[in-house]
Amino acid sequence: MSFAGKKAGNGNKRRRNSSSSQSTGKTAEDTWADITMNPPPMPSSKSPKFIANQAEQTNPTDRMVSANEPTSSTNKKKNKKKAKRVKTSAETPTVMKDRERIEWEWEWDDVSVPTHISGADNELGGLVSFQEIDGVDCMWEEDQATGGRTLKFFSAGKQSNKKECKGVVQEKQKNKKKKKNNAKPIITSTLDDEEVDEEALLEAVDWDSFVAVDEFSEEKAAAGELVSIGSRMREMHQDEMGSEMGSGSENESLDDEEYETADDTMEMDVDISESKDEDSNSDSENEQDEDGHEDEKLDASLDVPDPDVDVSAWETYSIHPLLLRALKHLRFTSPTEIQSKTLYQSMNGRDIIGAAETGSGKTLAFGIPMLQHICNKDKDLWDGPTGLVLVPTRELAVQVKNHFMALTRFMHARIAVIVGGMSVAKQERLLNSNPDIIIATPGRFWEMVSTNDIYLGHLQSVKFLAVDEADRMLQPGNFRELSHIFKTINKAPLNKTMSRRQTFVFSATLLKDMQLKKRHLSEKAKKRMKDRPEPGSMEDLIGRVGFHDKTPHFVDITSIDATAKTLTEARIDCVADEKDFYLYYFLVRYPGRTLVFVNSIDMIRRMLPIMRLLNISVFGLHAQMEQRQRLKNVDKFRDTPNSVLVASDVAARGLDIPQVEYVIHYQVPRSGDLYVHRSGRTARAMQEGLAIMMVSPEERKLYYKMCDKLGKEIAPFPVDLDLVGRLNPRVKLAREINALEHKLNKNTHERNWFKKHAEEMDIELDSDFLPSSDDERGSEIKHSEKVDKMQIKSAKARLSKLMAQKILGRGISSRYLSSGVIGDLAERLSDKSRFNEVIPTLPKQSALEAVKKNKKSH
Ligand SMILES: Nc1ncnc2c1ncn2[C@@H]1O[C@H](COP(=O)(O)OP(=O)(O)OP(=O)(O)O)[C@@H](O)[C@H]1O
Repeated sequence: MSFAGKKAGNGNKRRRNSSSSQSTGKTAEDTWADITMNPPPMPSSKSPKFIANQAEQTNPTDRMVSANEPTSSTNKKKNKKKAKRVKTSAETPTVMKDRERIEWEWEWDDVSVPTHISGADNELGGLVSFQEIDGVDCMWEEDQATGGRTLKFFSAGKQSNKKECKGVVQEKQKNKKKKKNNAKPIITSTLDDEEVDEEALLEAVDWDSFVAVDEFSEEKAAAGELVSIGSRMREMHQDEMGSEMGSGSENESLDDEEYETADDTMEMDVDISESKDEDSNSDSENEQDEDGHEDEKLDASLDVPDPDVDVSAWETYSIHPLLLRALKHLRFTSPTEIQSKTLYQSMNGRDIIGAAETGSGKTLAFGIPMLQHICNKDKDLWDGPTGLVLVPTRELAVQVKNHFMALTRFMHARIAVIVGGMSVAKQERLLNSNPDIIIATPGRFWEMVSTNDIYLGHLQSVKFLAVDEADRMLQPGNFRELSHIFKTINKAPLNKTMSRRQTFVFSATLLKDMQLKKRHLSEKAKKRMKDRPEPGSMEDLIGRVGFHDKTPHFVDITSIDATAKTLTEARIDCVADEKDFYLYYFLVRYPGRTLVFVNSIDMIRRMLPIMRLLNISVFGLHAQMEQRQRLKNVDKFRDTPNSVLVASDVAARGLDIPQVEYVIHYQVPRSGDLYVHRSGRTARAMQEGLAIMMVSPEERKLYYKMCDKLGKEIAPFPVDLDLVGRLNPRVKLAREINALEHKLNKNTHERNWFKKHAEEMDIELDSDFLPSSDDERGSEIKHSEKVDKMQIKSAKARLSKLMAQKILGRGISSRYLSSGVIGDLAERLSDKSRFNEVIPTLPKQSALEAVKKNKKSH
């Protein structure tokens, strides 16, 4: 049987079964790829195409653009991982059998794809994706005959599969023309394991060309829009090599999982709690000695906490040694204020209502008592989930899970995350796997629990209930389900082993809200409120949650303005249309991990392409994004130094990203609470941070109202207007390009829309709607599009020229490096560690320093 690929669009569509198209040899006109295989006879319904598709459907995350594949040693591990996943996924026995047949029974012949054949280069993404089939490998080789490069597929027969190919398959999508003419294989392959020099291999890989697979598109590649994830992959690969040399297979699965986060963060974020638990479960089971002393054994596989880290400050709370050890490992030397003010009481069974500013460590304040209970209980006895944590958003659920996971490093606890937007079947599996802690959003959790008596039973045996970000739970989308959950949980006859359930309610603005509300009420209303709280209010929530303590331990450590003490605030006054200029100035002058908040999704869509044109590593986050993409973007933002996340208020609350240096309110937030929560994404965990608000004349009213509510005015941020002016042309040009591209895309989109719907309705459209290239209007449109494209091209050329120029102060020229006002200009131009990369006349400085310096000088 043979496959003959024709020139076609998308990689996956490209595969053709040769029963309909015969391979005709390597002629440039009609065939660019010819792959021959000699499978044993099988019925037509089990054609390779059928099986490949089945496999893809079973596990869509396995799809890879193989041009970006790392080394085949990584492939080997990926394949192992794949195989592992295949077993756990709901794959039918037939498909598994077919997969095995592909891997083991078929004899794969090598094939060549000379890249000089027109179109072959473009199409290789699809071809290379044959690597999706386990055991099939491919690599580039110099083609003496054609002078181009050849893609070689390696046979994956039973014998050769044992000697996995160690060649590196990787392809740089940029510079296509260059590649076509004189491209060379990056690394030649060998089938002999011993001959492979792993280190040389690592050196030779052009990591910067690796891009996140699901973001890959030809258009993006051509426009240089693909964001490299190379540095991250390099690190992973280095780790992987290190672990291979070290402890070997034990670390393998971990590396694989980490490797996967580059492509598949969301799956990881939610699945890992399951899989890691399973792993750790089986690990700890294996490692337990007869007396059940697992901790000594854990030492062997997990890194030992630094002995110099002193965690004696935690000892007063009688924290279990395994948790103490995790705290030591995390280098949390002492409790934060909210932790120290609640832990003594919570460890002694008290209910807690706590309010502390964002980033103050509330999660551990309720997490430690829950995990302490798990440490102390009989491990063989599962009598329902120990803890239920209710959170308002999916992102927060994943984040709380991460905090819990970090703390369970040296113990065994199963943590299930139950949130909307994920597969119900998967979440059912998690609920069925006897979780110790459930972290859930009220909507999805209630949906699952209310229709299943077993889960209802589990709910009623929960021993710890925590409501995090309680103020946000008051929103209509959450409150109803939350009330149902409270009602059900409180119906329960309490578990025999527990005298009573413990409840925690935490928020950043909880008490402030209550106080403010009370302040604005009349005396009569206040009295009425005392007897019967306003439906859907915080008092209502607290009333329904079902505390067992008559007077829960009440802690409010929020400052008057509710922002962290380590937060510095500033504002920039400018007209709305100039905000882009000031933002770009800020990002260039003070590079750092920056979270930019805007008030609408449209604004995010407008800003992202402009910032990308200006070479800023920028990601977006908003509610209309798929959940998977949202988590992925947060992950990329977290991992890319000096990157920017442009977000709507979906990210304002609860999102814990370490080392966010700056928060910029591009538009004045609609409420004081939102300002507090947005700003709380920086200055977390006692670190310093800066929040800057951009205020246009139209927003001044809102700004003053907000200041009034927060009881403070915000000082101006020092801006160098001369530099703003010098950077403006870049921003203007980027906006111009963006507008042209938008227009072009819009027209094409509209035409395609009409065309698609006309075809669906089987009607012929008037040429006004769908002009053809034959008529006058059609050719006019074509012409105008051509002009637009040329304009875009020319503007892009001008922009890249501008971007290449350094911004120097007035009267300074880089032509005469040693004769200007700045004597060491040459040194400054080359020393990126001390001087600003774009404005080399200025030293590197943090915006926080600039504000402090400005304050001192006034
Ligand atoms: N004792 C501690 N020492 C140092 N860091 C800590 C400590 N406790 C928590 N942290 C870290 O502080 C950060 C903020 O913690 P957490 O997310 O629990 O804050 P939060 O009060 O819940 O914030 P938000 O209201 O924004 O959700 C986390 O990165 C966490 O790991």
